Amino acid sequence: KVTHEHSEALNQRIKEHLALLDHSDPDANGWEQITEDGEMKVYRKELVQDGLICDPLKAVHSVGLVTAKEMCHYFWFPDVRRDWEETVDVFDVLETLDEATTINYQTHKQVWPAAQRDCLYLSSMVKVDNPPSVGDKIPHDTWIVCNFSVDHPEANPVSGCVRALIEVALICQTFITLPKDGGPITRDCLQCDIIYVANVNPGGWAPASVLRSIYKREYPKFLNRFTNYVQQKTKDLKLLF
Ligand SMILES: CCCc1ccc(-c2ccc(S(=O)(=O)CCO)cc2)cc1[C@H]1C[C@H]1c1ccccn1
Repeated sequence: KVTHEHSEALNQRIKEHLALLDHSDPDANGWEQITEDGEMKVYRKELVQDGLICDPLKAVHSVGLVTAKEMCHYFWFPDVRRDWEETVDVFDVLETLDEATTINYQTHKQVWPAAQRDCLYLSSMVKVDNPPSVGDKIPHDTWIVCNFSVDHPEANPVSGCVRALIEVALICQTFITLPKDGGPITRDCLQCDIIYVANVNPGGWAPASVLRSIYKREYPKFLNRFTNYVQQKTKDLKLLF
C-alpha cells in the first residue's frame, strides 16, 4: 500500500474519529442539541479560540436505502461535489494522492458581513476493517471520509478570501435486515447510520451571531440535501458494499 506525505496524519485522525463510534450519548459531554429533524439530530458545543468562533459540530442520522460505502463515496467523490454542495463557489482538485485521496481547494459563498472563506484540505475515503462494535447491532461495513486542512504549493487562492481551517469526518455504517423469505438483499433491507463531525475555524474574525446562525441553518440543510441526493443517485443502481 503506497502511502503519501499525509498518511500518518490521516491515520491518526481516523483513529480519533472512530472513538465517536462508541456512540457515547451526544446529549452528555456538553453537547447542546440545536436541531432535530426525524432521525437527524445536530449538536454543537460553544467554543471560542483566540477570539474566533470554533464551535465543534456533531450530527447523527440514520437513512434507509443506501450503504455506508455509497454515502462515503458520494461525499468524497470530487466529480459530484457540485451536485449536492450549495455553499461552495470555486472547487478544484489540486492533487490526487491515490484512488481515494485528493487535495481540494474550495471557496465558500460569502456571508455578509463576514469576509469570504476558502478551504485547502485533504479528503480521503477509507474502509474501517475492525470497527468497535456498538451495543448488539453488528454493522455489515463501516466507511469513513476525513477532510482536514493541509498546505499545498499549488493552491492559487482567490484573492480576498480568509483561509478557514477544517477537521471533518463522515462515518457511515451499514446495517442489513435479511429478507424474511430468504430472498436477495434489496435496498429495503438497508439502514445506514451516520455520524458527521465538523470543526471549522473561520480563520479570521466574523460576528459570533452571524457564524452561529449560518451553522444552525446550513448543517441540517446540507445533511438533508446530501442524504437525499445519495438515495436518489443510487435508487436504480446495484448495491455497493
Ligand atoms: C466562516 C466559515 C465558512 C465555512 C467554512 C468551511 C465550511 C465547510 C467546509 C467543509 C465542509 S465538508 O463537510 O468537508 C464538505 C466539503 O465541502 C463543510 C463545511 C463551511 C463554512 C460556512 C459556509 C458555512 C457552512 C456551514 C455548514 C455547511 C456548509 N456551509
